[in-house]
Amino acid sequence: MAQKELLKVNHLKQYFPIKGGFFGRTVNHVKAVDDVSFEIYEGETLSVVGESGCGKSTTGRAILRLDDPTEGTIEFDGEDLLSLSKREMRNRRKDIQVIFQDPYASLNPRQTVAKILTEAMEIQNVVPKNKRRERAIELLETVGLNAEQIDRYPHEFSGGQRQRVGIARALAVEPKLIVCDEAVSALDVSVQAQVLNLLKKLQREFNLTFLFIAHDLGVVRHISDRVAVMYLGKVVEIADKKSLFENPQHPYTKALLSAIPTPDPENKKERIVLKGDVPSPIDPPTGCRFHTRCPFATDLCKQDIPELRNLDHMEEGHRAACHHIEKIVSGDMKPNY
Ligand SMILES: Nc1ncnc2c1ncn2[C@@H]1O[C@H](COP(=O)(O)OP(=O)(O)OP(=O)(O)O)[C@@H](O)[C@H]1O
Repeated sequence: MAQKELLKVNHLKQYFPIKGGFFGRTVNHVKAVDDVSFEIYEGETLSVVGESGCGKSTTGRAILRLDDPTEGTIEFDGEDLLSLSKREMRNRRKDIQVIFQDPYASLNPRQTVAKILTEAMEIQNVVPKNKRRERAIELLETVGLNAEQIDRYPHEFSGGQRQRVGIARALAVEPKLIVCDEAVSALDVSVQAQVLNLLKKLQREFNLTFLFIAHDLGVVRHISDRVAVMYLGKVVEIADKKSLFENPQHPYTKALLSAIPTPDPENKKERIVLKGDVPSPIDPPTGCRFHTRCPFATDLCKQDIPELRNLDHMEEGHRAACHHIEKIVSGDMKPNY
């Protein structure tokens, strides 16, 4: 059966104006997201990974309509989100929830968990008033906490438990899509694994769809169905998890993968250390944006974005590949790192 497309992001651009000069005019733009397209199917997890500042959170914020994008369209369940009024979007927010990196900052410290959860239900009017506390207890149990913790405040929980409260709050309104913005990045590795397992369990139970934003490919390995790799405002490669981890096409993806530590000393990977810093998104490099740091770049890359190549076994558009990799694999070119 064909999968249903729940979210479709098309040619999304988010340019933030930089004001300057005597009259506070716009003198330039931060091209935080620069022509990004992808889709997410119902029940799947698409991860978006890339270094700090590459535009992951800006993409997530645009989907949540926390910012209005400069250009592009965002279709959710067949509806153009960007054409909705603020009021219509408030109603739609029931279907699209978010879990942030720092639950402590996103949970009101003066509210008990009961208040946090029942308030979410009240805003979206999802559960009858007299049933909300009971539902809040159910939700706590669903996320691995217990009923006795319902009247506690956020500071009385550990980091991992607080993130579970954040997850319960997102679930309270019965969403279809959850944007997880660095949702486990601040947690210890063992707690990270528990929260990731919980998210997977909840996905199966409630047929949830996740857009999972993270800076580290290692973290997304277990949770993703597909992975989009972003660099300087662009998606450089998008592929199903297996192909991306086993057969990365873009040099940037290769570099990110080489940075994941392997526990097996016999099976050490060659670490690709990228030279230089990420260029400024105000004035990104011409051609392929990665060429200033790419171990495989040639003069051509200063003019040209590497052609997109569709692999036989993938649907059209699902895989963007740097054509240089093909040449390197075939021995026609040598990397210069
Ligand atoms: N409101 C804003 N005004 C101006 N520039 C912004 C704004 N929000 C983000 N940016 C810039 O846009 C770029 C992308 O930021 P974004 O937060 O999306 O990156 P990110 O990949 O999520 O990184 P991080 O994980 O560090 O948040 C950065 O250069 C950032 O400084």
